Amino acid sequence: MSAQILDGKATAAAIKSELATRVEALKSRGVTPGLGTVLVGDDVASQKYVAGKHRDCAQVGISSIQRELPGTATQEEIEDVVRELNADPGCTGYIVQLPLPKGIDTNRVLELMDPAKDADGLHPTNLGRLVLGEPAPLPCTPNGIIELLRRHGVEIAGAEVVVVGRGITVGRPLPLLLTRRSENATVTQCHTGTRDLGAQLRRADIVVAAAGVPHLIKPEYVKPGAAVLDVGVSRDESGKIVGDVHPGVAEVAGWVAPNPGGVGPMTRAMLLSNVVEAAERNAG
Ligand SMILES: Nc1nc2c(c(=O)[nH]1)N[C@@H](CN(C=O)c1ccc(C(=O)N[C@@H](CCC(=O)O)C(=O)O)cc1)CN2
Repeated sequence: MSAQILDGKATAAAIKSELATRVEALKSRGVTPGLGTVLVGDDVASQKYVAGKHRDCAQVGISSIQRELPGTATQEEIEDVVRELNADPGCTGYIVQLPLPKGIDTNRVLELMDPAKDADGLHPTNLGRLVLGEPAPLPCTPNGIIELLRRHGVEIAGAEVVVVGRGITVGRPLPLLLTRRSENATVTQCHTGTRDLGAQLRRADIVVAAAGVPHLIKPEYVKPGAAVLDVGVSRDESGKIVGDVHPGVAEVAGWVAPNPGGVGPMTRAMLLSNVVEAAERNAG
């Protein structure tokens, strides 16, 4: 039997419609939320993701501020744009699209952002707040994963979750969210250095694959009925996405988040949600 689908596209559409109502309410109070993006270089995937973020903004009534710099931009030039957005009253929140070109100190750029405008929840202050259990904007992909599971009725509390990956946007922050009392999952973090990945995965009720290794998660690693979410993005020669999860997993799992169409659209919806929440907070 084939797994049920964790439909990120449909779920994100529902969330966007809820957000559009909240944006209308803000506008009736004279507040228009604004999302800024900083895109450096000409990476085609990054250009596509940023364009998608601005399309989403238009759909829900959030205004867009786009800053683009060439791949040759210096650290100082990027930091100047960050300072400019920190000071821009029309910008409720913004993101710096990752990865930045080689040679740029990403952490220095992220640290320069005003944490109150950090729409990605990746500023060290906000990640620290998350560790301390204080309110903070939540990283978009981890938050999107939890929302996707919740809205499909997949039980998180008490679940054994295996996260595969240790990147800044998914692997590192996701266990922080899942082990909060509100989620109450038990999390094992694996990565490409894990000795026996199959042994770890076979215990998991929920698997999140974010290692960026094509088809790393094989059907024989998956417990029957488990929820498996594919966040890995590699590309074949034609530019088509190849995820971390082998297609055969759908025959064993109870739920799968496809890739594309699963977690990606949820990442974008959660970004909008962070901007609307910041605007509501600022409006008092
Ligand atoms: N500043 C950030 N940079 C990056 C993040 C992030 O959360 N903040 N995450 C990824 C890229 N990303 C958002 O920026 C992102 C990736 C994928 C999608 C998405 O909707 N994907 C579609 C497929 C699109 C395609 O065909 O290529 C899907 O999954 O259906 C949205 C956002 C790294 N950088």
